[in-house]
Amino acid sequence: MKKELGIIGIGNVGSMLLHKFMELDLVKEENICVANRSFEKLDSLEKKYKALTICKSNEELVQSCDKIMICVEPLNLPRVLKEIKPYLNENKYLMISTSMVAHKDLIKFHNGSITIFMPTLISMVNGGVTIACHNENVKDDEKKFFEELMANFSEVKVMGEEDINLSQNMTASFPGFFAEIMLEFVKSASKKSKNVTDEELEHMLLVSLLGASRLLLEKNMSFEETINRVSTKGGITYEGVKVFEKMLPDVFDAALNASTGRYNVITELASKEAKELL
Ligand SMILES: NC(=O)C1=CN([C@@H]2O[C@H](COP(=O)(O)OP(=O)(O)OC[C@H]3O[C@@H](n4cnc5c(N)ncnc54)[C@H](OP(=O)(O)O)[C@@H]3O)[C@@H](O)[C@H]2O)C=CC1
Repeated sequence: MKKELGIIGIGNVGSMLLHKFMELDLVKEENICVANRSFEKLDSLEKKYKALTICKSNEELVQSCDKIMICVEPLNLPRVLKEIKPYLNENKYLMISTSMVAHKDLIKFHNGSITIFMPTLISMVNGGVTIACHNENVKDDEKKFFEELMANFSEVKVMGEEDINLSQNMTASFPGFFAEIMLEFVKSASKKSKNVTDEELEHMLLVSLLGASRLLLEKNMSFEETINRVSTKGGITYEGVKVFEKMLPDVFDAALNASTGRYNVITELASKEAKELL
């Protein structure tokens, strides 16, 4: 009997999605099948979720279900698509967890329903934004399935493919950027600290950050308004803010240029790989 959903690639993203579906009881264990390149990860899943269907190959998975999430690295994606291509037809709905393989290349393998999405590991704790881009073949019930499913643990933002490269810096890449920025903040503070440990500095930052996000979202306060409220002219915060204002634009421009540039390089490489495989 056919299963409701299949997941190819049980890495960070695939396992996060699988665990969310199980934890929130969104898809029944017996209705999911999974496949992964190496079998070690599948062995541990098999022990944890007894009713899960473990497929020996991607081809087997695609024959077992019509809704398929593919969560492999962009440069491995063309090979996976080539493997499953013979089993794809108009009933198959592919949800691909990377936008770094262009839609023009994806349709060389599957000329049917495709949703490109960029999840975020923030969703492990029920939050963050999932970016999604549906192609013109995605039917209303498929859109509903995907968006309602992901909305259980993230905010779903639908946009055009051309906007994903930049936007994913604010969502999928954000935990990494944020961690690096906070790490540097703690390192600077640590140099000046007398008795407060790095762990205590980090904890205070994280609690403040959580509260600051809630304050801005719940009170609908803009960044500018918050700066004005916290940094009175001549005060201590004001002096710090002036330094950030002067130095951060170059840092953020450079980081975004580096990230979006690398995205374009990976997209090109994946496109070349797709051409070679066909
Ligand atoms: N990590 C993140 O925060 C985000 C990631 N993404 C995107 O999601 C995708 C997955 O990322 P992530 O989970 O971090 O990557 P991982 O490297 O953690 O996981 C990739 C998984 O895909 C499996 N895989 C690779 N090739 C194949 C294949 N031919 N057949 C079956 N399985 C295969 C790997 O198996 P094996 O065990 O053998 O290595 C691995 O388990 C990427 O395209 C990434 O760009 C998007 C948004 C956020």
